[in-house]
Amino acid sequence: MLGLPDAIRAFLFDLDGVLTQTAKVHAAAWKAMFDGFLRAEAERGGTPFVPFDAGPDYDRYVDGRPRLDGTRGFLASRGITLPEGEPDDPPGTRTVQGLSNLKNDTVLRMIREQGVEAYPGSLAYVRELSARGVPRAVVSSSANCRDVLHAAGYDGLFEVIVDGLVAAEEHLPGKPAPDTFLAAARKLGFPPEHAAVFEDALAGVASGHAGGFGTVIGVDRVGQADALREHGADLVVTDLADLMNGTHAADGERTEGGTA
Ligand SMILES: O=P(O)(O)OC[C@H]1O[C@@H](O)[C@H](O)[C@@H](O)[C@@H]1O
Repeated sequence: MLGLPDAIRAFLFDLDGVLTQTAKVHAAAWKAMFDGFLRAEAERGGTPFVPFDAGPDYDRYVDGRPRLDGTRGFLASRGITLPEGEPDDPPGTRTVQGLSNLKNDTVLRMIREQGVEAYPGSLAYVRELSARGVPRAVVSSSANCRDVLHAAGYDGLFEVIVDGLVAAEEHLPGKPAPDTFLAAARKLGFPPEHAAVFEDALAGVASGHAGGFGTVIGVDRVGQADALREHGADLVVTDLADLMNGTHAADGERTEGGTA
């Protein structure tokens, strides 16, 4: 169905970078926050400032993961451990929570200023599934998922949403653990082998692979097709339109892109 094996009965979509053009906004907000922090740390310690790279650092340590895990993961890659702090730490406090709050303020401001765009191929694909009555869910680490779906014009197109808020309520470990995708498949009433996972993040395809899903589609927006396959994608496309018109010969090719 729609370019996928017949066994697939349910469709599970990541949000940022798959449905909406917001992965690059998140990457820019993470860079702004981390660079401010790293510059201040360099001044404190008299050491050189090495900026956050919105390409490899974002893809490896942050993309697809829950916010606090992203903060902790990147800091660990630089050998930095900070106190956890409290959820209401003022943005920019030298704690995991304080830095995460600053990043969230920054991404929300950028989203307000720039707006949110759907990927047209994704919107068309989801609308087609909806017209055919095929079960669909969004599975996102983002706590801002519902607002972003609304702003991008996806209202009413998903029966199930498992986002960062649901994961916290239900104590589900975030991507790359498979639990959020498994919860969405369960809520739709399908075992993982009858569900497809659509992901642009390395942590996300790893999550789909670990969950034993029927197929994991890597959506390559930034020229990381090989890395998506290495982390568990069964098939790589550059856009969901490739699946609708049967041109996923795009699989195997690399497109050079910026950061997303
Ligand atoms: O900070 P939020 O909106 O809760 O999102 C958490 C994460 O959600 C993921 O979808 C993004 O890929 C990450 O960049 C982001 O950090």
